Amino acid sequence: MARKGLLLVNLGTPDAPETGPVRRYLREFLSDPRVVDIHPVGRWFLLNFIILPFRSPKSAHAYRTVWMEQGSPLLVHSKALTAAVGERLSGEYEVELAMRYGNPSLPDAVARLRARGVTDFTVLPLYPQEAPSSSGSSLARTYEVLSGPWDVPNVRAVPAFHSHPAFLDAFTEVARPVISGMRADHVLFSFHGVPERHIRKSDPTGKHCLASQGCCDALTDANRHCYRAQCFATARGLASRLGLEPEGWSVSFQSRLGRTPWVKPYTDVVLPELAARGVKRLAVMCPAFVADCLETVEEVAIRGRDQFLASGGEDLKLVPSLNSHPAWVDTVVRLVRESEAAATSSPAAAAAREAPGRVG
Ligand SMILES: C=CC1=C(C)c2cc3[nH]c(cc4nc(cc5[nH]c(cc1n2)c(C)c5CCC(=O)O)C(CCC(=O)O)=C4C)c(C)c3C=C
Ligand SMILES: [Fe+2]
Ligand SMILES: [Fe+2]
Repeated sequence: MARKGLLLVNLGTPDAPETGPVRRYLREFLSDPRVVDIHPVGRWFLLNFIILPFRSPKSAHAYRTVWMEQGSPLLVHSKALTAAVGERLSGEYEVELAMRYGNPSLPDAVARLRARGVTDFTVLPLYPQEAPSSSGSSLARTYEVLSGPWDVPNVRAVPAFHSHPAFLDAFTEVARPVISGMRADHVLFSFHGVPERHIRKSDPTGKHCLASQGCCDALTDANRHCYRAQCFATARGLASRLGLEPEGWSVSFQSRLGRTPWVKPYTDVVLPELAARGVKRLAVMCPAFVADCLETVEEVAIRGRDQFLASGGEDLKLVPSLNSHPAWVDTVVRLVRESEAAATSSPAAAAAREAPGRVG
């Protein structure tokens, strides 16, 4: 009987908050052509002469402000989630965490599952919305690793869960006490940004995304796989569950890198604008992240807060991420079971079950 394995894949983080380890992590991350999609020679120059020398010490300093006793927040929370999901799926799935960049590496995690006899893999990229630079790259690398040996295993990927009711309910459960506790007068949904070029390149019609003001206002056949449209879909789902009035919430995009245009509006532009509009108590949710990390704790809860207060705001609170909240653990288990049910109920799976055993 096939043994089933579940790979939870997140982005990755440095091994230590020091310039050397951060430089190694950034080199692997930003050498990925799905992240920095320019000519390889240009990427090499940009990386070695601009990004790595200047960004590594700066980012190392930022990491030091959020580092936990047990390590980087992204890793600590992802490990806790993996342990909780592993317990819930014990006897059904062998569960491992892998990082697209850094450790635990994808090859090591796959090797550990194979050593336990796993021949049937489910991959769950831990990003609610799909982007070529996050889930796209994670899946591509997972397929590459899994297809290395001659006996290529069965692989199933859990689709993006940006509008899944269980994901939205779990984030709502985490957010509600924070929003009411601080009596927030506005909720900002701040998503990780991507270059606009990536949005255009992943538009199969070549003419929908970013072509008009309201192109992400609803998910349609034309933009179903558009990262920005999926972010807006998540924000609408959360705002409606939280009972927010239309003027009581907005969307922005953070963490941009480089000089090319990224998806707008930018979080560091929106924060002072909200303060100028009279918003005093701001709750910020970062629903592109399922674990707290540098981008939520340092960029939003520390730097974003300073910026908002300096612009006239009175309070800014980051809604914690899902981390290993029980409702999120339930959601992950549900996503895995639903993906298995969808696969095993397909006509192809039924035919495979009924086919006579292989000879030879
Ligand atoms: C949520 C999904 C993510 C997308 C999409 C994404 C795209 C993307 N990111 C960069 C550059 C950087 N991102 C960095 C950190 C980082 N990014 C994500 C997630 C997505 N990135 C996470 C979860 C993290 C946090 C990692 C952690 O250790 O806590 C960084 C490193 C930190 C820094 O120096 O600021 C960079 C750089 C690009 C260029 C990009 C799309 C093209
Ligand atoms: Fe990023
Ligand atoms: Fe789009």
